[in-house]
Amino acid sequence: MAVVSTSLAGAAVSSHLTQFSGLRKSFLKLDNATSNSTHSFFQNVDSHLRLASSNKGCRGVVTMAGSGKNGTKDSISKLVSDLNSATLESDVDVVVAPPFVYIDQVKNSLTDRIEIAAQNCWTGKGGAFTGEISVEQLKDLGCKWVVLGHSERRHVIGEDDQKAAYALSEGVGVIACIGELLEEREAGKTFDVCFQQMKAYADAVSSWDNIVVAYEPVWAIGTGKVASPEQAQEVHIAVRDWLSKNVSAEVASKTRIIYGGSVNGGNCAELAKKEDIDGFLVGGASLKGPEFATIINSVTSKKVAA
Ligand SMILES: O=C(CO)COP(=O)(O)O
Repeated sequence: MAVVSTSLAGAAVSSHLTQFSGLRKSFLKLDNATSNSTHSFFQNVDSHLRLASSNKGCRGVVTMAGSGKNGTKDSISKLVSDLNSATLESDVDVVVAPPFVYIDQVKNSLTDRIEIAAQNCWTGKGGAFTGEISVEQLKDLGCKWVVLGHSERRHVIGEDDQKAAYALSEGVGVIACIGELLEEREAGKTFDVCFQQMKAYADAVSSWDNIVVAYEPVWAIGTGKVASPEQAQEVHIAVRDWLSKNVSAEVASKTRIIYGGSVNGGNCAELAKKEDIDGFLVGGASLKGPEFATIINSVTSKKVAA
């Protein structure tokens, strides 16, 4: 799910897409049953093993509802209505992340097929803090996920990544955002920045079972400048490799890594074809009903494998 501040965060989450990408693609190959090379055979076996061991056997999409920052009761009602009437591929996990004040509205009107995320939470244990929303309150509202580390909270509000462990300990999944600023990319520091942000999560959590990593290059968020499929894939595979070296090969294989930043109905298909892009975190395009459904359905294993 993509998480956002003001509007619904409509998130379609592809869970554990890494594995999922491979998984989805492998499924197609196996289903076609036409490959006769030993190489293809073992690729398929590997993919199936990864799928079987993944935390969730599907890809995911997260939406900061209605472009999280600008949602209103009306725009969120439209998003909910569009999603309720859309035909969504069954192998794509979809999560919507509305602003706090609209969570109840969404929870009470959105189909149960889609889960709800919050765009932030209070980090402290033991309940509420004046003016903040606790993990316990999110659970009370029916939130299954929370978006943490969004670039706007990092760079505008100055937050760090320390909330993840507590949310996870309370059974709330974390959409863990990472991503570099434009000046960091131009200085050749993209990997350093992303790895540092990954390390902060890794140092704080004891399990990656309920985490989806969202790579969002800050320069691509809400700008219309989407990362090319090659640029995104380069970071996604590097992050997966980082997980393999610093956490475990199993976690690297199972963890879904979704991309966020100016994803729309026109660019989602090419991005979704990349092996390590397991889904999307979507802002603005989630307000455009049919287009958001196109984005969600673009990560199905069927299309990715086609
Ligand atoms: O992160 C995002 C929203 O918070 C992505 O937004 P856009 O899809 O509008 O770029």
